[in-house]
Amino acid sequence: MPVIEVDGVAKRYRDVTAVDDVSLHVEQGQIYALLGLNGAGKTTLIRMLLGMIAPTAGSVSVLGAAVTSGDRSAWARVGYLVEAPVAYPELTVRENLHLIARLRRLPGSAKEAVDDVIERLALTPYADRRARTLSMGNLERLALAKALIHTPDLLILDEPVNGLDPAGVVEIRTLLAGLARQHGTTVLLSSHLLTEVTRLATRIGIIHHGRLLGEHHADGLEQQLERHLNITTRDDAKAHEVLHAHGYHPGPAPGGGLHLTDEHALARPEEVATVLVQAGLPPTKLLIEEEDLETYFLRIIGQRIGAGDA
Ligand SMILES: Nc1ncnc2c1ncn2[C@@H]1O[C@H](COP(=O)(O)OP(=O)(O)OP(=O)(O)O)[C@@H](O)[C@H]1O
Repeated sequence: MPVIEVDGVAKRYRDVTAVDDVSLHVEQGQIYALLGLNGAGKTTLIRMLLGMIAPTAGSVSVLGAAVTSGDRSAWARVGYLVEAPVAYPELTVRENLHLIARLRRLPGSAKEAVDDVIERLALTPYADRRARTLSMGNLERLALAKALIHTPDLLILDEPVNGLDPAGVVEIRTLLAGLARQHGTTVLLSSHLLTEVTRLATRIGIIHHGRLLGEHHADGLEQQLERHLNITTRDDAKAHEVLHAHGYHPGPAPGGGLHLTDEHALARPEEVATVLVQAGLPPTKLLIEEEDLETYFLRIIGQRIGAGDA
């Protein structure tokens, strides 16, 4: 049974459709990332998962229980962080965590749970510091510690690496991967940082203008990247004619020169070179290039905009 099941969910405000007919499933132990630009609808979707707002259409279930606004039945097994990290400023890190442990009515020793989460989140040097003196990164860690103190089966995080320095990002990445691997914890997170998400997540859902445009296994994403043959000659206009006459479909390359995406050109670039040499236009550059992830993301989004889907 999926840990999260979202079926045909929409959220409409007066003149804005924040989430538009989204269906997705998240399986146990997955780290699923909702990837989208600002305003894509990630927070709205997450708030519906947590029962904080009710969908206009569709249904959501979490850990096998239907989420209806106000229903907190699956709550004890979910940890979440969806707001900017907040803590009682005059309490220490440890006191803040004890408070949460008491509110959560943790079985067993609260002290043990607090000590354990302090260690896991590398908060030991700050345990007795008042929250108001913490850096943004450590405040974020404290917020994560609060979300994790009851070792939830499902962790939901809205933009978890915002505000962290690169070392903090690596720490969070290691922590989440460890939780998923060692404890089978399922993680759903949102982010607008594509490169970060490909390192962190096992599955990625691309969301744009409230719609889920596609889902990818993080390690399969590379295969979606477009490859092209980039060629420069002394006379690109003439080279264009020659290649066209030989059945290729050259286009202008963004940085100058010609751009070929024909499969046979990519499979046999030496044949393209031969054609050009025989026409008296030896290539001064001939290179197979792969688009980077950011370009891919923008291309996918751009196609939808081009198709009148914006
Ligand atoms: N309560 C609301 N009333 C009206 N419009 C809203 C409301 N909440 C969100 N929206 C709109 O819905 C769209 C999606 O917003 P949402 O916050 O879910 O996006 P997001 O992907 O989380 O972006 P961000 O990272 O900037 O928070 C935006 O156009 C936003 O302005």
